[in-house]
Amino acid sequence: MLELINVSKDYYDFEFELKNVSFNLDEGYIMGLIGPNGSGKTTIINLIMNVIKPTGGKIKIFGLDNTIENNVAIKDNIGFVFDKSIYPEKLNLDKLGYIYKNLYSNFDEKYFEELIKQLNIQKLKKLGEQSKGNQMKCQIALALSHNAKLILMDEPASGLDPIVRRELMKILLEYRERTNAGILFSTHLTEDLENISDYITFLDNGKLVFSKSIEEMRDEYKILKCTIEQSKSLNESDFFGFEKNEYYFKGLFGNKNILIPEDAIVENASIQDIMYYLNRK
Ligand SMILES: Nc1ncnc2c1ncn2[C@@H]1O[C@H](COP(=O)(O)OP(=O)(O)OP(=O)(O)O)[C@@H](O)[C@H]1O
Repeated sequence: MLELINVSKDYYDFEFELKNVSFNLDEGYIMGLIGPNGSGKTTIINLIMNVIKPTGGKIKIFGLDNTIENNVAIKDNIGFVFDKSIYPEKLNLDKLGYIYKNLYSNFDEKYFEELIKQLNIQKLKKLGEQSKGNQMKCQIALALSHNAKLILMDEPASGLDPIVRRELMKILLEYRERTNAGILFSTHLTEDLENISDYITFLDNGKLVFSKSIEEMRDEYKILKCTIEQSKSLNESDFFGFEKNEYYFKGLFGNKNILIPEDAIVENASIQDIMYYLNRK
């Protein structure tokens, strides 16, 4: 449903280039897009949204090339949340709902009203007079209001308190259940992804580190913890990344053939562990 094939973006500012990124997202799956600050997450979402043009490669959405000619057909089926609200501040959700109703072929007024209730937002209050978190909730209600088959969200959970974040994850799961949509969202809040994502796509400095299912990721990455004494039998180059002090050693590895010291602890790596240790290579 969404295919990125060797996508590159050069801003020609010498600092950053998105290089040959390829991954797929099928309908019915949730993918978390993760990576350190400046790794290219927003660039990818902007490329898919056609806000910026790739310098190389191809993006296909619903089997169509992501070109201006196909823009209307594609956008009708995309629900989006940008990291900053793009709507005029003097509008409110009531007016935006009306605009969406006229813009999208599958606007669902009843569900839109339900989301407004569920997210506890005010329909008549101007966006500019709402808190940052509530502005984000407004974007979320709009993104999910028109039965889009692809949902793209750039940091939708930033600025939301932990209770609302949990509610958002529940809403995304319900939305997937109702519509069988594919959902791609970027986040720094990796714990949100542990429970709901099927795939993780990890970027670092414009390069794709991996795009894997959660199961593959859990199989591949493990954490080893042991005392510094026990760690003497380890070969540090077997680890993707590690940290140690005079007492303990903790590292991320993927090679199942390493000799595990007796009494060392081996556990599944969390998404945060993977990001942290791959970044310490
Ligand atoms: N219009 C632009 N012109 C030049 N460079 C840009 C432009 N937009 C983004 N960049 C650069 O591209 C790089 C990637 O930025 P991007 O916003 O895609 O990263 P990100 O992973 O979303 O970061 P964050 O987690 O901080 O939101 C950064 O170095 C940024 O400065």
